[in-house]
Amino acid sequence: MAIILVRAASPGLSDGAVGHHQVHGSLQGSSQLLKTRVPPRRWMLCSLRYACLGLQPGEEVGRTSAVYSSLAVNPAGEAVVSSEQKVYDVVLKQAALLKRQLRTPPVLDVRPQQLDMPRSGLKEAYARCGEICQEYAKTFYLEERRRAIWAIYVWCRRTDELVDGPNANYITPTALDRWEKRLEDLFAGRPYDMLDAALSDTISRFPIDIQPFRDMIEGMRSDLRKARYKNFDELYMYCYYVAGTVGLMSVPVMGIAPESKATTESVYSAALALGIANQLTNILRDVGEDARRGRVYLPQDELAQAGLSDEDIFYGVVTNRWRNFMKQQIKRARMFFEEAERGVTELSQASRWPVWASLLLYRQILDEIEANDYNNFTRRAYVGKGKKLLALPVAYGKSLLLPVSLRNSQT
Ligand SMILES: CC(C)=CCC/C(C)=C/CC/C(C)=C/CC/C(C)=C/[C@@H]1[C@@H](COP(=O)(O)OP(=O)(O)O)[C@]1(C)CC/C=C(\C)CC/C=C(\C)CCC=C(C)C
Ligand SMILES: [Mn+2]
Repeated sequence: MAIILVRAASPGLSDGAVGHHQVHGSLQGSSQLLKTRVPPRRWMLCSLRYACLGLQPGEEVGRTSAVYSSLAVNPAGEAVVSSEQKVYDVVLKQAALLKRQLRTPPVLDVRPQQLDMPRSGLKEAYARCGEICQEYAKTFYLEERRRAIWAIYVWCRRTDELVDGPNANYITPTALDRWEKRLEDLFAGRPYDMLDAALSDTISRFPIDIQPFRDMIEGMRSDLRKARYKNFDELYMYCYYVAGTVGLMSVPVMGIAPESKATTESVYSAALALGIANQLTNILRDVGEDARRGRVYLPQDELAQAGLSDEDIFYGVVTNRWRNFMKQQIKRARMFFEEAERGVTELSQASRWPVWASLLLYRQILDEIEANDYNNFTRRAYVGKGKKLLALPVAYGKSLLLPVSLRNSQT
C-alpha cells in the first residue's frame, strides 16, 4: 500500500495543507485523469465529507459505498481523479488570477473606453439588469458593487433560460455554441446587445475570468444530453457547472476584506461550496417537479443503496426509506453550507450581508423540506415571508462579525 500526499481539497483539512491519503497504488499530479490500478473493494477514504454518510475519514469502504472523495474508482477498479479535484484545479487557477491582478495593474482584454458605447447607454444597460434582478431575485445584493453582480446575474439567468425557458424545446447544442461565441465576443469588448454590454463593462472593471462562464454553458449542455447521474461525483460536476461557477464569478466583484488573513484559495473554495450547496438544495426541493420532466438528479448508486429506484420517485410516495435517504442528502447539503460559511466572513464588508442573507434563506429550504415530512414530490418547500424577513437582520448581524481568519489570529 502506498501513502500519497494530496493537496487539501476537502473540508476538514486545513487550507493549502497536505493531507495523508492512503490508497492502494500511487498518485501523482492532479489534473490529468489518473489510471492507477487499485485492488477492487479496498481503498481508503480521505474526505471528511464522508462523515455525513456515516463514515469516518480514513475508514476503509467497499467500492459500492456512497462516497465522495479526492479519489474515485471507476468500474474497472482504477483510481481516477474525482470531480472535486478537477474543480479544485479551477479554483486554484481563479485564485491565482485574482492574486496576480491585485498585485499588478490589471491587464484586461477590455477596458471601459474600448467599449463602443456611450456612457448613457451603459447606464441604461445596467438599469435594465437591475430591473431584471428585481423581477427574479429580490434578496440579491445592495450597495456599491451591485451593478456588476446584476450584470453577472442577468447573464446567468439568460443562460439558464436557454435550457429552462419558454424556448427550451428549440435549444440545440449549436445554439449553446453560438451563446459561447457571444460570450467570447463580450469578453473581447464586442457585446451583442445592451445586457451583454453591461457585462463587458463589468469584466473590464473587475478581474473576472471567462472560464466559469464557459463552464456554466457546459452545464447547460449537459442538461440537454443527460437526465441521470450515476453517483455523487457526476452530480458534483453538474453542480459545479451550473452553480459553483456563480461563486467563482462573484468573488472578484465582491472582493476579499483587506484585513482578512484567509488565503484567496480558501475564499474561492467557500464560494464554490455555496454554489454547490444551493444547487443541491434546489435539486432536493424540486425532486417531484424534475421527475415530471423525466429528470432525476439524485445519485443513482445512493438511491439503489437506500433500496430506491427511479420508479419510487415517479410514483412519489413518502416512505421511511425515502425519509432516511432524504436525511442523508440534506445532511450533505448542510455540510456544503457550513463550508461556505467559513468564507463569507472573509469577504469585503459590503458584500457580506447579501451573501449571508442568500445563504441563510437558501439553507432554510432544507428545514422546510423536513417540515413537509420529506414530501418533495408534491409539495414545494417554501420559506414564508416572516422567516425571510427575520433572516435579514440575522444576516446583517453576522456581516458585522470580524473575519474568522482574523478572530483566530487574535486569540
Ligand atoms: C466566500 C463566499 C461564500 C462568497 C459568495 C459567493 C457567491 C455569491 C455565491 C453565489 C452562489 C449562488 C447564488 C449560486 C446560484 C445557484 C443556483 C440557484 C443556480 C441555478 C442554476 C440552474 O438550476 P435549475 O435550473 O435547477 O434551477 P431553477 O429551477 O431554474 O431555479 C441556476 C438557475 C443558474 C443561474 C444562476 C443564477 C441566475 C444566479 C446568479 C446569482 C448571482 C450572480 C448573484 C450572487 C449574489 C449573491 C449575493 C448570492
Ligand atoms: Mn433553471
